[in-house]
Amino acid sequence: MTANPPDATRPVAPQETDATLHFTGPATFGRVPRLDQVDTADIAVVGVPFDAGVSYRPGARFGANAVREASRQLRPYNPAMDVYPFHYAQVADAGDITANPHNIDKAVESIEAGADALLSTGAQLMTLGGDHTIALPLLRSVARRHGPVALLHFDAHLDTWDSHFGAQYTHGTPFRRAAEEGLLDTSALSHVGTRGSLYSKEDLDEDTKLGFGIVTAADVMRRGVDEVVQQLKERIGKRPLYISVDIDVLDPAHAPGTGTPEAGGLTSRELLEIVRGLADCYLVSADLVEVAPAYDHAEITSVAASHTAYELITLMSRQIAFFRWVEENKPS
Ligand SMILES: N=C(N)NCCCC(=O)O
Ligand SMILES: [Zn+2]
Ligand SMILES: [Zn+2]
Repeated sequence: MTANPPDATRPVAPQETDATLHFTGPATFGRVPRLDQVDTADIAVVGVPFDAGVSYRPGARFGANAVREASRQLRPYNPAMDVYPFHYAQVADAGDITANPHNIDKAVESIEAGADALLSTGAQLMTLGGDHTIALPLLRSVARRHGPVALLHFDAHLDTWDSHFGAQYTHGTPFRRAAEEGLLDTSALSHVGTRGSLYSKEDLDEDTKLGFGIVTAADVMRRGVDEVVQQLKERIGKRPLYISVDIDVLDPAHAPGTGTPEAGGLTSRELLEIVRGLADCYLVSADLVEVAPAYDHAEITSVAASHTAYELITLMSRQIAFFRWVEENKPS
């Protein structure tokens, strides 16, 4: 049962001994150290407990902590990828970014500032929402660092609507705003898992005009994971990539704990396998949003979310280790 790679003390990673109990003590994501317990982090897991942007059921403000709780059992070795994600790179839990629950404009400003502060240390972000509104300030911050990014958006919904009740910043509008603000590389934008009813046929036309391609949930079922991964990889190429996962991309059977559920979604196995398939893409940061634990049962949703975040961290960690290896093996 004890299994640490030989250099387990660097970086600081959860130690696994016969005396390790995964279910005790305060929860950090995957039991990684807090950011204030390490010098710097390569990957910062950060919560954004904000849900004032939702159009239907509230409750995603409790998502980040539910995902942390459900991530306790994550073990050091990821056999699907042959990677020790918490050992190849320093992963740390940066706690939460406080966002005003009464003023969305102020919340968006502070999320952007919070993301800037973490990115300026050189860390990449694995952000746990929160509702999907938070993707806009996160993308602003990431684009400031990397320029316009390729976007892979897993979601039942388009989230490219113009407004809701006249409001510009909502969980249904982040990618419209991001496109308008020039934060996205319009040659590499994909939604995956799209399904369900729309307000009108024009929703799709407007989405296409912004540059998005769509792989529907039914496409994933009909064409299969490998073909979908191949298509996504061709579209993304070597561009800096941001992945945004709305947990409602999963079927409500796999993720009941969310605010705007739609029937006919992906299985958690399909989502995990698509993410794993993107191993050679240049992932710069990611978010996972819309976990609303009040509607969850037996941690179904938060376990699926924590395991998805583990795969996203695995991609970043693997790539950080590769860049480090290249640096260390440069001919002098
Ligand atoms: N769950 C997210 N992010 N968006 C859902 C928006 C659906 C709607 O406002 O009709
Ligand atoms: Zn959604
Ligand atoms: Zn969404």
